[in-house]
Amino acid sequence: MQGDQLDLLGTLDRSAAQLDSATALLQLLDDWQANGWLRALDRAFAGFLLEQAPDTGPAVLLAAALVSHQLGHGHVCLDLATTLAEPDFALSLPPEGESLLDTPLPSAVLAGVTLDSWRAALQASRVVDSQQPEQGSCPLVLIGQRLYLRRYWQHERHVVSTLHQRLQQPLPVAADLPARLDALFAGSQQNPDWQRIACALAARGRFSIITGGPGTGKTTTVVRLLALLQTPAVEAGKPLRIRLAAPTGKAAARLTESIGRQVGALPVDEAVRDAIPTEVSTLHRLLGSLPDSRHFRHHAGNPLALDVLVVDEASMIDLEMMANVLAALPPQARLVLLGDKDQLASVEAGAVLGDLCRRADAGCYSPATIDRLQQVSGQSLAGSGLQAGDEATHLLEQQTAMLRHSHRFGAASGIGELARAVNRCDATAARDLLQRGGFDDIQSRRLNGSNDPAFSALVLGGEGPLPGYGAYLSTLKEQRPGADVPADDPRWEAWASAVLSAFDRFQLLCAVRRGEWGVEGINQRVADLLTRRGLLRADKLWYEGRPVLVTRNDYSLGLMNGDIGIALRIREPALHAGQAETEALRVAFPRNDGKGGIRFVLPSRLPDVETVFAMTVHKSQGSEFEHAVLVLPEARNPVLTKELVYTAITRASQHFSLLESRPGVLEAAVQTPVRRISGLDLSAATN
Ligand SMILES: Nc1ncnc2c1ncn2[C@@H]1O[C@H](COP(=O)(O)OP(=O)(O)OP(=O)(O)O)[C@@H](O)[C@H]1O
Repeated sequence: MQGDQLDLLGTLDRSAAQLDSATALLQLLDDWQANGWLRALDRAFAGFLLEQAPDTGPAVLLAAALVSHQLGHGHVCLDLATTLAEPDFALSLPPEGESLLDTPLPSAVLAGVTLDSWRAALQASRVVDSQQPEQGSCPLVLIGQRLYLRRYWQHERHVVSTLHQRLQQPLPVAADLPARLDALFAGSQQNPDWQRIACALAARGRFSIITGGPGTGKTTTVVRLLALLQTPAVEAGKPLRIRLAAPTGKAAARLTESIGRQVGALPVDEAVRDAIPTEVSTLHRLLGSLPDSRHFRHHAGNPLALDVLVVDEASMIDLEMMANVLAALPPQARLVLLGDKDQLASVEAGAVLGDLCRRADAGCYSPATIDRLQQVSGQSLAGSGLQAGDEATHLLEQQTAMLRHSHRFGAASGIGELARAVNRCDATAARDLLQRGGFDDIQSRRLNGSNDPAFSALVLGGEGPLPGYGAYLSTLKEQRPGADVPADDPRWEAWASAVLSAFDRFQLLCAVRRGEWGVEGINQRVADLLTRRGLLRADKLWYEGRPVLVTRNDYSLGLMNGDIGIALRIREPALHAGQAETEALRVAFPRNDGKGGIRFVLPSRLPDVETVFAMTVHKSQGSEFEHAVLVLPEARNPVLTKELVYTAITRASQHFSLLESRPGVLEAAVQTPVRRISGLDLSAATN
């Protein structure tokens, strides 16, 4: 260890023996890893740094392991001050109720460390760049009190600087924009009509955000925006090249369907309608993923050939993907992000949409923006309750529109009211809505142990109009083509499509994977229940009716992480002429092509799938179910946040049920907003 580092460590409290030497610290990291509190990757990173620079001190190694661990929690960096304020949040400690082993916690290890002493140790280290990091190549970068892995700091910097450039160069708008807006919003009764304001705002931006809760009309708005942009381009004989994308296959399929409907209803010339695409691809496909690589075919040196890119479900975009999209976008092209800022972020590091929409509720429009919006949209923003802003500090906000009126979940909708209460962190109001019983689209049940009959009843369905898993199993049984239907008959695909649609009507959503009320426990219990009822024979790994979730992109099969398939026994064509056709178990997946096509895959070709009677709320993003059921675990857990509960509620299109095994867990979750740690703040960049 170098002398200067020894001096600096002298300022750290000597009582934390783990900070005495690198060896003691690595031993502590080993113990944390053995307890499951730290990932092997995080421990390995600290070991790697020590190999590269043997004089690296323990305070730096500890910070390195924690910054790596933060990535696994979706944070792009480690905020030193926040970590010192609540050190135990920096590890994956077991949920409340489970006993902690006899290993020192970060709170004990960091007890004598101050922000200044920790920063000084990092600044003095050979593996940390803290001065002019753009000219360095160290694996860690320290910016103020935020410590990054270099790659994530580069992504964040790239996103901030590219967005900044785009925001500073608005595009000219046609003089007849107000008239075109009048024509598109002729039937609007709203005042102000936030959709119209969003169109006026996005029409001039190289980068714009349209955010809003479920059913606020994000798709409706963007389709009108595309008509607004495409009409003059078609009239000039130079149609814009428009592409639509979403982070997952499921979200892309859902948008393909709703865009198709909305484009068909646009009050514009057929030539304009024809020039608005309805097919939505995944971001991975749009950028051209390269197998076994983090890189894409399209990048700054080979940009995408397009003029307008719309990305829906943008809350699922992580920082690295955002950096990749921006790199591949030609400078003149427009980028429009659509999404619900209040949803859970991606499991990958970075909550891009949430970070960019920090001030979306407040508005923060400058007087010039308000003037322009009022003139162009013909709408008054007086009395709309927005906070005033200025272009120097709130550059991004001038291109951010928030839709504030739900056309699907109004005041008469329990789902809408409940989602709004949860979003405000108002646990009392949320409980009241669930208990009062005034809405027939929401309900909650207390479960008495894992064999509670209320759980079985809900899972089987048929309680009143609510679908459960009985629905897809009866479709499977009753609509199966007859034994004489040949393998190439379209009735097999139609049947598989009907089974998949029926399965999509109901979904159990869990907050956690482990435990009695986690994904794994529930999957097993539901399979047992359906088997006992004679609806399934889940006696082997693969059985007819097994629903599976793809957990990893497989480009050779054309399957994406998040796709859902169901194992079905279908007719197989004979291998040789003259032989009889056989029956075989195949997994049916929707082709997500908007036309209901199905692909059948051999089960043995699917190593990365799991049973999906229950899925985590994270995995359910981008999907919608007629009846969504959130099952809360019996113990409090750091993953239980208001964003998680809000995301689960807003997956339900017609009915939401809450299952609780212990009082207070819902309230604690609703009162815990996600803490986002990142430096993705454009107002800071402009200062
Ligand atoms: N201005 C409007 N007037 C009347 N109905 C509308 C309006 N805007 C949207 N809707 C209707 O509200 C529903 C939801 O609209 P849309 O799908 O555009 O919302 P979204 O925000 O994209 O929804 P999601 O939550 O599914 O992402 C649709 O049925 C749509 O036709």
